[in-house]
Amino acid sequence: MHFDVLIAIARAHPQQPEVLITIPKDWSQGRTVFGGLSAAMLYSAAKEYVEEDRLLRSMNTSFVGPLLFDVPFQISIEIVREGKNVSQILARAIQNHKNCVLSQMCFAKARQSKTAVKNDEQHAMAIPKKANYIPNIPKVTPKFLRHYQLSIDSGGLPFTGKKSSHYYGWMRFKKPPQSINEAHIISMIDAWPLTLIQQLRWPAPASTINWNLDFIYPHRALAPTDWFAYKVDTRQAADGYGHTEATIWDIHGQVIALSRQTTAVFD
Ligand SMILES: CCCCCCCCCCCCCCCC(=O)SCCNC(=O)CCNC(=O)[C@H](O)C(C)(C)COP(=O)(O)OP(=O)(O)OC[C@H]1O[C@@H](n2cnc3c(N)ncnc32)[C@H](O)[C@@H]1OP(=O)(O)O
Repeated sequence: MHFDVLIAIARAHPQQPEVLITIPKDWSQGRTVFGGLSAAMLYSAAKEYVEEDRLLRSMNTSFVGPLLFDVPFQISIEIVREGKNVSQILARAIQNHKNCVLSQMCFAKARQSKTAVKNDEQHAMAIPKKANYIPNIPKVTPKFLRHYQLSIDSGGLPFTGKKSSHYYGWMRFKKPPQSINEAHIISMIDAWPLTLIQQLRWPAPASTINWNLDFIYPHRALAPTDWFAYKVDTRQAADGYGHTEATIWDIHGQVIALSRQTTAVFD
């Protein structure tokens, strides 16, 4: 099932707030639905409750517990506060009466301001000519990954016992979507392997637990076939938990998003 079909279901939330949604196995990551998809669906449902010119500035997502594939769940939306410029929305994915994914989102409209700070952060990666993809190994490579193309420029393949703990590279959808919006970018960012699993020598479960994602505006129009550059570094890891920071650029080299994750490995 294409990403856009699932996003369309989420976007119909105001018309059918009670609707039960079932995600098929081809979107699984281990025992759960791929977190990038569940977060993107929560965003897509929430966006329908705010005015068009209120853009997603910040999203704080907690993957509280496994959201199971092939099992129906519901999206719940709470408008926590709506001011003249800023709307705060809490979205939840609820399955079998349990909270599985929570996302607190800040949508806000552009205003006149005398303040400005440019982000001129650059990367030095060339757009992939011959992409270096993660191999598809049955029972090891998560099924959802077949929907994306991740080309690794630097950083070790998962489970290859490396000392490094970063990934630098490019990402895009394998089958280009109709158009690209924040939902697509949310999902692509979470599609990268967790930075720590390249240090393992053997497959082990790993999960994103908490995720803070900021979008930066204004940015240029994005095309469905565009590559997006991604650089993530691990700031610290110990005791089975890692803390990462990432930057995301459009194809023109403009920063469009900043991402921080708390992750867990169960090795
Ligand atoms: C050479 C080439 C190779 C190629 C190879 C490519 C690899 C390419 C990787 C791409 C990777 C993308 C990365 C996407 C990132 C997300 O999309 S992750 C999905 C979104 N996140 C989630 O669903 C997390 C949801 N949250 C939770 O499940 C819980 O909060 C936590 C994090 C597990 C909490 O920990 P806890 O309190 O210990 O939880 P509890 O329920 O007691 O469960 C612990 C058990 O869960 C297991 N577990 C944890 N995570 C998982 C999991 N994802 N699946 C199955 N079991 C899990 C643990 O191992 C532990 O097992 P046991 O010790 O019981 O046997």
